[in-house]
Amino acid sequence: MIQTRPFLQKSKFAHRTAIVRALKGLEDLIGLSVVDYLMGEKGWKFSTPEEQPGSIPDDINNAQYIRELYFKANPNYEGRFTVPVLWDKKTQTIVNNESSEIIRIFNDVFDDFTPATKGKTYYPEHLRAQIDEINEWIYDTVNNGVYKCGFATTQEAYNRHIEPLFKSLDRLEEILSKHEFLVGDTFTEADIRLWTTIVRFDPVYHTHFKTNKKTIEHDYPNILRWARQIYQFPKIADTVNMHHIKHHYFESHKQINPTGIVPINDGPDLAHPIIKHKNA
Ligand SMILES: N[C@@H](CCC(=O)N[C@@H](CS)C(=O)NCC(=O)O)C(=O)O
Repeated sequence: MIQTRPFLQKSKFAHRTAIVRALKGLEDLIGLSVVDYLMGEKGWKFSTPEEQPGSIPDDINNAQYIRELYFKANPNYEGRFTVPVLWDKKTQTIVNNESSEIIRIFNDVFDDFTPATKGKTYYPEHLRAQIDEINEWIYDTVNNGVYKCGFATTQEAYNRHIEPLFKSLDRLEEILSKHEFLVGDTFTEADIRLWTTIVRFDPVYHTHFKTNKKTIEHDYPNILRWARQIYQFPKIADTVNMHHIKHHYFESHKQINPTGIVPINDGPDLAHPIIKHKNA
């Protein structure tokens, strides 16, 4: 069980799992590979750090592409070749490729091997109903909402998805004006799941996915305070590589951005000192 290795990249879904891996202190138990930010015809590719700084190759299977792992796990595989992938070195197969499940595995399965973080949970029993409820509408309208706007191929589809996205951001702003975190004043997986989308919002989605009604930096002071607060937790900043994030989206989605030009804005300075919420 402990010989596992997730393959990650700078996708917001994979990023969630990197955060929980760090917060739960699993670095020595669970290895990490980071794919090349450029997703080409064959999908996610492994590169060496010399080829692309920030990349970590697959030194277990020596795979060149993520797809090879899917076929190694199942030669008849017919689905998408997505990240994250949680790979079991021992049984040589994919244990899981769903970020929301991987973060729960990391949250509690390895506790006996990590005394320093044993019992630390981002999905506490007494808050589960609230976490599940908030995850649901955030996933639909925000995490996935930005994609629905960005990949819309008709004006009608874009119009249909843009309003629920900003309605949810307004609702999140309201929640965070009253509380330190999304579920009261406890930092939970709901915050982690949303945070990786918010970090990408101004530098990527606002331009690339045309979600430009408002920005986090100028229109959502409480979301910005919350985003900075989490960024400033120990180990979190190291999970963010804004160069990879921006170059991934703007260079990989040629149907949206045929020139591959990467715009200049890196989003708000998340390291900027914050005034904590009054309940903190
Ligand atoms: N349900 C998956 C979704 C993962 C997912 O869609 N990953 C994207 C990156 S943002 C991907 O790898 N896409 C590659 C493809 O669809 O070919 C999760 O949350 O883990």
